[in-house]
Amino acid sequence: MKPVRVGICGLGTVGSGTVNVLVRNREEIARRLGRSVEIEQIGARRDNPACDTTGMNVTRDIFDVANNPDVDVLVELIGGYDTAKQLVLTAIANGKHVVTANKALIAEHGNEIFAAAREQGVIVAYEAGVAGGIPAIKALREGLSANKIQWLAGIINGTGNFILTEMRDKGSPFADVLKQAQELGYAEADPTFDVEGIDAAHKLTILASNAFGIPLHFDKAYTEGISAITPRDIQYATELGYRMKHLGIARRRGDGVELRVHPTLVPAKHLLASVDGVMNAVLMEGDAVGQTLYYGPGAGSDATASAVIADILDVARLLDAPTAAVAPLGFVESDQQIPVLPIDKIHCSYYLRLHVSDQPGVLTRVTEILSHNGINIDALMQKEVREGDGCADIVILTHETLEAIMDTAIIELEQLADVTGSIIRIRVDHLEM
Ligand SMILES: NC(=O)c1ccc[n+]([C@@H]2O[C@H](COP(=O)([O-])OP(=O)(O)OC[C@H]3O[C@@H](n4cnc5c(N)ncnc54)[C@H](O)[C@@H]3O)[C@@H](O)[C@H]2O)c1
Ligand SMILES: N[C@@H](CCO)C(=O)O
Ligand code: NA
Repeated sequence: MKPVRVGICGLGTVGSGTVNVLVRNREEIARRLGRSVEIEQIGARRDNPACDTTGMNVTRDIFDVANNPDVDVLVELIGGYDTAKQLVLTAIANGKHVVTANKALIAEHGNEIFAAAREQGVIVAYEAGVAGGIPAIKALREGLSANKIQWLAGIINGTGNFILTEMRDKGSPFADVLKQAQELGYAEADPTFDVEGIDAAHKLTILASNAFGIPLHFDKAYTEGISAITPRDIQYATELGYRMKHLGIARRRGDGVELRVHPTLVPAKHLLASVDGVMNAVLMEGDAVGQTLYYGPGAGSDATASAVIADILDVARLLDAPTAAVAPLGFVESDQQIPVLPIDKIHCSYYLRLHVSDQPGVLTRVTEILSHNGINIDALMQKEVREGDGCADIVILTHETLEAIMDTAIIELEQLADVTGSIIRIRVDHLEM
């Protein structure tokens, strides 16, 4: 059979890994596919010492690749929005299939890109964009396709998980660990995407679209990052038997779906609690299978290349197939009617930390507010005065309640004369196994 001819755009961390793995595993890949995968052209601003492109056709203009009639599959690894979107749409218009690792592009412009792909009968595949090397999209699309997915929860940003792990284990300052993650090639070009939860929200948007058959609703996802997490809360959480994790959670409710990314306390004994460093994990519950868990490297050069190339192989298997066979891989048939619930409509348990003046009766005044809002307390811990300000920390774990009710209770608590500053609120999820 004729080789499959790919054009790779972008030769950074993922692009160089893709070239390296394609070259290194050339024979293995050909054996699995029954035909070889050839790098027809590379579009790169500059050479990258991390990969050897000697003898390869390298252009400085990535649009040469999108317009190259000898390229069957364009692999977009430049990142970003505008140029990447133009590149992908040009490739689609030219009848090329597209493989991308760009979750920002898919989460925010995917509805439009998939519509263009559908029109042309080509595939847009994006496994590398979600949870790096883990075949998470493949699991939803293929392995779990018999199920109604009830919910999924995942650690889906490698940089953020790496930072939380290093802060907890080594007490390293936030900024130092972030710098390390950047040097290791884990972080986004703009690392605020990692630490403010935007990258995780991109990935959650894509997972939820695949899981529930809904359009990509990035603008409706609730997004909170890890930049405000303090070593003190990590410590208190540990004392209470929990681990601080940055989770993306998508859950079906009777009235819509929850779509939210935020720091979350998970029981220390839960499998997700021991997912550390750059590792990612996605837990999915289907009505037939129950829970399944997918674990692996969420970022990095070769690990991400592994998913990029798996997509190339999936596309290659369908290269000569009729359009009807191509469609399910590239686009999600979506139900426009299922609303994404606003954050104040979610139900969950909470960790609250209050800095209070160490006065008699303060605990009663605090618990009274929770009680008249109908919020049950699960655990309560008072910590000694720390800062010489005559104050103490009260840490409370609550039972499940509606977020809107918790919002009201927090406002009332902050109005108490005993309470200093803002109350720290962290959501808790027991991820019932
Ligand atoms: N790094 C990871 O571990 C990882 C994992 C999963 C997904 N991703 C995604 O993969 C994509 C690439 O990420 P990366 O980490 O390899 O980034 P990177 O910055 O290392 O590489 C991007 C490369 O594209 C090149 N580029 C940008 N615009 C270009 C243009 N107009 N013409 C030619 N070259 C251009 C840059 O010079 C750079 O070499 C992003 O969408 C990112 O979100 C990265
Ligand atoms: N910056 C991303 C890359 C993988 O998508 C992360 O750290 O998870
Ligand atoms: Na993946």
